[in-house]
Amino acid sequence: MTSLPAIARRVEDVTATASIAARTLLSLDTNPVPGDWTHITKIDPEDEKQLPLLYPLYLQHTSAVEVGGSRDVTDQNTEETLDLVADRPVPAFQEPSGPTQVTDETRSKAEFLAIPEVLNGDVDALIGQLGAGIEHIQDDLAPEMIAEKLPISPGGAIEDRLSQFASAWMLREAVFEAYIIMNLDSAAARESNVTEDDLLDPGTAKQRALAAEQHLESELVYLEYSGTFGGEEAEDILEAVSDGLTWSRLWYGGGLDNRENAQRVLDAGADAVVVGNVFHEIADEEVDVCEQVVADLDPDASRDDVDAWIDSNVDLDAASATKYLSTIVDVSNPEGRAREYLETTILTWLAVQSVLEELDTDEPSSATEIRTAFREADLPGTTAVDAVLDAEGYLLDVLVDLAGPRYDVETDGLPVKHVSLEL
Ligand SMILES: CC(C)=CCC/C(C)=C/CC/C(C)=C/CC/C(C)=C/COP(=O)(O)OP(=O)(O)O
Ligand SMILES: O=P(O)(O)OC[C@@H](O)CO
Repeated sequence: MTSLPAIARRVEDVTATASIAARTLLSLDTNPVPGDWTHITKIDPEDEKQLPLLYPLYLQHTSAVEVGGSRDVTDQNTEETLDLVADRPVPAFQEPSGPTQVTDETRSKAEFLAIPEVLNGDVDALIGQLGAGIEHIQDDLAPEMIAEKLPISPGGAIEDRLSQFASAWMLREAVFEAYIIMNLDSAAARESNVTEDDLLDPGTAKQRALAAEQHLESELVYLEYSGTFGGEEAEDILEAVSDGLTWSRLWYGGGLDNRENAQRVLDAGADAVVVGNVFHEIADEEVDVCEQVVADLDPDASRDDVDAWIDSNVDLDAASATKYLSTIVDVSNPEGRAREYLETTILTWLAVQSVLEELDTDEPSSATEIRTAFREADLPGTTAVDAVLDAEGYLLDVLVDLAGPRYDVETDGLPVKHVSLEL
């Protein structure tokens, strides 16, 4: 009689054969990472990296948001960032740089978990951190999940098996990101101990990418120049790697801040570009612009006044908003869009100052009063953000949370400390 383990083995064989045939013989695209994603915005949860006030306007043009970073990232700031950006207005996924950054909260908010495995770093960056991560899932996350789902604790061996099952399931659902890190002067290289000797030529990069696709089953191969543009060297690697890959997506990230370079890496074979720093720089610039505009213009300035002010005070061509939008090749007029979003931000910020003046006199005692005052002011940003999110009043929520502490009023607690402007 056929034993149960033999039947299980046969089922595994059939499933594996079907999966390999689907990917190779039939060329079916079974990769869970959408192939039509061409632009990823990488948002770092660390406190120093901020979001522009009207961030949904900018994010409407990107394909997805990746939440992660390599310094000062915690479970808490990751949860907060996901709270702000997940599905506003595009899906967001989490890329942890350490095991404890993954919690039940982050898992439920993120579209999926993307786990880095570095193909040219030390053992810890390829497999060590992953082992620690699996232990964290099995010992901490899975038991929490089981306790939440089951009315009584099964205890002992059954609970151990359920934990193993849950952790294996979470890993199956995760996406693996095989990194090739090529900028030695980056936090990513330092964290993964990538040294001069580990830098790869195109041929070796292709071989490692083949191993990532066919052995590690990495859904993503990620050429990382974090902070600097890789130029011709990156193009050569992308050409070689894309020539080898059939199923994994190929992403390029590092130093992108203009259309030409974004197009170059796409033409060299990248399926998507990842853009980080320049997005956060929009928020930094916005703080200076808004401070100056409040000093220069009346709160009831018209759109024409603001337009003229931008012409005299902002070099739009060099603005981070233009640079960010220009990395999205589908955005046809990045500078025009940047002007539109900056104008809306300024007009909103000026009107917010008037509301504050009113509120300072009225001394509101509840979040509802603050919200009513902002709603009655008919802020241009509210309408613009509502249109993008297809929902009502999100910017009002943000503003109430920004203004709450000024009046010692308790609010819903959106983590607005990640937003650039303060009230
Ligand atoms: C399974 C679970 C629960 C967790 C996974 C834990 C793992 C495997 C973490 C990977 C740690 C690792 C190898 C990190 C280094 C690679 C990395 C994340 C680079 C990208 O970091 P950026 O923040 O983009 O780089 P910069 O800071 O240089 O821009
Ligand atoms: O911050 P930049 O240089 O855009 O790089 C993006 C990303 O590759 C970092 O992991």
